[in-house]
Amino acid sequence: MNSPTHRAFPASRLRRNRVDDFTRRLVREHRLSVDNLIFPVFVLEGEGQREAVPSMPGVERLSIDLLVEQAAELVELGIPAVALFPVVAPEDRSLSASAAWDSQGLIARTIRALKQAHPELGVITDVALDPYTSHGQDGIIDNDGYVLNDVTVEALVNQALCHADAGADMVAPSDMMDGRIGAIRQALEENGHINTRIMAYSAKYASSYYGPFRDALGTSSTLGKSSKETYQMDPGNSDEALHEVAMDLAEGADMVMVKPGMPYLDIVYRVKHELKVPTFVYQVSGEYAMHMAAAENGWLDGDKVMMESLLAMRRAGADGILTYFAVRAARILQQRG
Ligand SMILES: NCC(=O)CCC(=O)O
Ligand SMILES: [Mg+2]
Repeated sequence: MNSPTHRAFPASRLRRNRVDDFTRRLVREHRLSVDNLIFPVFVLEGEGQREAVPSMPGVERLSIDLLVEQAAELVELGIPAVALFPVVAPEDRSLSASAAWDSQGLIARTIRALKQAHPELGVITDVALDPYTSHGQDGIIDNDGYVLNDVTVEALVNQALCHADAGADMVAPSDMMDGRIGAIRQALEENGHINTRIMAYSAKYASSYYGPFRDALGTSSTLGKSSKETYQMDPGNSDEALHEVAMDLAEGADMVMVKPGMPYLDIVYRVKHELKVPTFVYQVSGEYAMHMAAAENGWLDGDKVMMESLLAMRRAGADGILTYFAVRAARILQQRG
């Protein structure tokens, strides 16, 4: 095929294919579908509980009963899956994070309630200790506050098995400990959970875009000024992301993820095009908050920038997107038919 530069004007006028809607639709290279959307949700103890998250306008923490109600709408819209995040009461947080693998704990009960009410809705669980530690780090720390890798991995295995036993379809380790995918995969195999999928947060960066998520979980205050730079990736690195992804695949990940989204679409592109595996991206809380803040000020058209940001992730190569906009985007897609 001739390279595009050989198609000279006026034989080629690229504006011809942009002249009307039907032509633009015919030549459009990338699309967003409801099939690409995963909805992250925050779950609370209690009944009939609904709490707004001030730094994430439109996002609510819900108790299990209200989440099950909302799940009916997700199914109706055709959203494939939810990703669960627990709001853990301060008294249930500890240095050992042992509430993370309580078979009667909040997440185990949420999984069972959702799978019973809506078996067709995929349930993805977060495997990480940060909601459960008294200090908000994603692992068990030594006396200097350093997050211990191998001890933490043992805890993550307990947590992943707890979720799989409760019926989770997919576990998503988001902590960035080395070797956790292999350890979790082996434990799942040994315990008969051969079809439990692992979506690995493989290239998760030590980003400042996670702030509103920590507000939602109530870990902002416990974490304070301490960072996660000893385990999450350095924003300056790109090759290292491919190394992380390759290791997680070798250890048994079924799908991989890059996080955050919009500032890291070069990473999404490289992962998808170099490794050619199911690749996901997380449009994180800070991205959501920026869009909402600008829209609420009338500085941007909220619906339009939302759809554009999600399409950009598809164009970069993401097969799916975890986004707090999932319901709003799905409604727009449904209207378009
Ligand atoms: N493990 C999940 C997250 O850290 C989410 C971050 C965000 O939405 O900002
Ligand atoms: Mg890794």
